[in-house]
Amino acid sequence: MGGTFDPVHIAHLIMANEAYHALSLDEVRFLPNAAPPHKHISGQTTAEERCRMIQDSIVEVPYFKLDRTEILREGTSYTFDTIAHLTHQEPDTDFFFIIGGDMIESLSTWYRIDELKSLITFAGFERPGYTGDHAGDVVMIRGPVVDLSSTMLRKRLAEKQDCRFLIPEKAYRYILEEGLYES
Ligand SMILES: Nc1ncnc2c1ncn2[C@@H]1O[C@H](COP(=O)(O)OP(=O)(O)OP(=O)(O)O)[C@@H](O)[C@H]1O
Ligand SMILES: O=C(O)c1ccc[n+]([C@@H]2O[C@H](COP(=O)([O-])O)[C@@H](O)[C@H]2O)c1
Repeated sequence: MGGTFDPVHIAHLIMANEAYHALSLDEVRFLPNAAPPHKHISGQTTAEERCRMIQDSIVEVPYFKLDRTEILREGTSYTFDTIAHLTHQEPDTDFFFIIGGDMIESLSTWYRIDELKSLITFAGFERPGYTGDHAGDVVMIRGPVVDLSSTMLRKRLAEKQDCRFLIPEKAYRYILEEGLYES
């Protein structure tokens, strides 16, 4: 599951867990990007801080893993490059790429999307406002939808609003201790 995770929030964990069960996966890897291809990064955190928040949030779940492939590669994090690397390293692994339902409509614009689709199966998780009715070859996963985004959380943190229960507890504590997203 790729993302910017700036910061990670409970909807990320819910979708990862629902996908784990629905697709009978062995594990879910969180793949924070170095630079997202289709949006600007906030610039309020370093890649290491985003990794730390993910690690703090998943540490107690044995089948959740942090994968630094994109961080180590640097530059724009095209999913094709990541998956080409992973499938080359692990030719016997079947990979799914988990995305929010909102991303399905723009999949056709992704870098080398046809080749990417030949390497993995996309799994789309419902997101408020995006039903996935036109999912095509994307496997839809239905589950509890949470109307939450990192953008909303960055705004709330900047305004010093309470974000308890929206961000996993340990990551939230880290954010407050380090004063992340304060301005
Ligand atoms: N509330 C949500 N429900 C379903 N999918 C989500 C939700 N929030 C994020 N996702 C999905 O999780 C993946 C990683 O998301 P990302 O880290 O970019 O978080 P985001 O909340 O969408 O961030 P931002 O608000 O900064 O754009 C993406 O595929 C995104 O569509
Ligand atoms: O490879 C692409 O062209 C591409 C275009 C848009 C998004 N992605 C990936 O989709 C994941 C979620 O994207 P985002 O922008 O919500 O962080 C993340 O891993 C991105 O690198 C990938």
